[in-house]
Amino acid sequence: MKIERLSIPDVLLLTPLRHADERGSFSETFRADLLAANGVGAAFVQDNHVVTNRRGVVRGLHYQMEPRAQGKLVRCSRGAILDVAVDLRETSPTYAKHVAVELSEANWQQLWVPPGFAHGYITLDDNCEVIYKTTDYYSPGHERGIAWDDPALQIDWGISPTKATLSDKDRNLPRLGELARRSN
Ligand SMILES: Cc1cn([C@H]2C[C@H](O)[C@@H](COP(=O)(O)OP(=O)(O)O[C@H]3O[C@@H](C)C(=O)[C@@H](O)[C@H]3O)O2)c(=O)[nH]c1=O
Repeated sequence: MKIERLSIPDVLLLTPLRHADERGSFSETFRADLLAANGVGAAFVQDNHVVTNRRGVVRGLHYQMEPRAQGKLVRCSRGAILDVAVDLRETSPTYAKHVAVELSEANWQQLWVPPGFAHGYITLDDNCEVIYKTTDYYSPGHERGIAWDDPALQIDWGISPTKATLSDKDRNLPRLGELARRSN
């Protein structure tokens, strides 16, 4: 498995090896030891499998507050997504910056989104399946979000805001600036 640091160095891109033969392929998709060697020691406690029917659906940007912050190891097992991680760690030199990576059935890559980041994605195909592991359990009381199209974040989702499909919850999320003002 190849593991690379991205422009925000705590965000990792993982490319598992695929051993192909006449039957198909075999791949190790999760190795605790290789993640630990790259500074990710947290244990994973929950797996999620998400099906999205249509392209152009945005889920995010989501995070859970401390003490229930989640790290996420994300992959796309069917179709393709643009996966986005936004640094919300207030003392970080890359605060409010983001990483955006295409994860797909074809490239077989995974993104490690550390705790302290907001996470979201847009489906680039119909019938996408996303599978991710998390380092803490779902806790609705700690769930928070930021508007996916907040101009301050400068995320290029590759779609006009009027064409994206979002849940009611995600359509009404605050911008980062509003969050910062609320916590002052
Ligand atoms: C996230 C989550 C949701 N649910 C339930 C709540 C709700 O009834 C239904 C759908 O939830 P949501 O609309 O929040 O699903 P979704 O918009 O896909 O939320 C997810 O988005 C991505 C980007 C993330 O990073 C995740 O952490 C999570 O926030 O599933 C769980 O039971 N367990 C979970 O861990």
